[in-house]
Amino acid sequence: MTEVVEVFVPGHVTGLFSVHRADDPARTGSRGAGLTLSDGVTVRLEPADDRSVELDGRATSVDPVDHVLDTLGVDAHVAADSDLPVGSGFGVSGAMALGTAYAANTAFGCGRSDNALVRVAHEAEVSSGTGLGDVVAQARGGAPIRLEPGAPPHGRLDGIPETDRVEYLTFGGLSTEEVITGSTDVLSAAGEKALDRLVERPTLPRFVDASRQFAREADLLTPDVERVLDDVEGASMAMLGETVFALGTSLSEAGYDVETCEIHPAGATFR
Ligand SMILES: Nc1ncnc2c1ncn2[C@@H]1O[C@H](COP(=O)(O)OP(=O)(O)O)[C@@H](O)[C@H]1O
Ligand SMILES: CC(C)(COP(=O)(O)O)[C@@H](O)C(=O)O
Repeated sequence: MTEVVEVFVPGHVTGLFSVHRADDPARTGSRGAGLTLSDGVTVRLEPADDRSVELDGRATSVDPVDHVLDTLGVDAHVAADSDLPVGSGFGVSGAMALGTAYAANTAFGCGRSDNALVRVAHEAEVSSGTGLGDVVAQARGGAPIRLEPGAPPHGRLDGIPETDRVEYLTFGGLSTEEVITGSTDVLSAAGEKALDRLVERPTLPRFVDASRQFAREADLLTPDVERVLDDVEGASMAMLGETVFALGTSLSEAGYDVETCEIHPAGATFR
């Protein structure tokens, strides 16, 4: 049991969402849509007597990771390397939870299935208040549409069958927990409306358009984000962070200093 297991999990930006709560964390989640990213998180896990978690070489603590290890009943050293900043709407916590679930299952021979591991990681995110829909999206890849909330066997996914280059720009973090545990009626009404528009025509241009409308109606824009959205027609906000994303080259063409990646073609994978 000294095997080191490495898993890559794509980042995920949500463009629009609504919140759906239930007593069971596996049935709790969001409906909505987003993009998985070729920039993501590589999780390296090694069985250990004492549990420790590292992010980009620094000791830290990530609740959903602890939750996953507790559920599987194991202790390990988890070292994550992230292309993306944590807390800025890229689903880094979900990626760490899902990567830990896959890697621990292999390293400890837990014998769980894909769906079971997605469920463990989803429940960990929901219980920690760090996410509602990132994990199921990150397990799928592409441009996931979350039609029904929750983990397998409850949630239901579809997707936008297209790919593109993605540009993004981060000004800082937003507390996911504060937003999703606060009053979400206005946000969810806007999210349901935006999802209906996307499902009617599931294309990337419609996704960006519906996301922009959602971000404004849900009242989530910060001044920095709003300034860029006013300036660049094809840009929207990554939920939930002070982050702007766009497809193609619209941000860089407008003169912004951006990071670049692609829509990721697949879900979490062993390295
Ligand atoms: N350096 C860090 N900065 C911000 N959050 C961190 C850091 N290290 C660990 N964390 C933990 O990571 C989680 C971030 O969750 P969240 O805000 O949902 O981020 P993301 O949008 O990247 O998924 C929280 O549980 C937080 O306690
Ligand atoms: C938007 C959010 C609720 C949080 O995303 P993040 O801040 O990246 O953890 C996401 O999990 C979703 O359900 O769409």
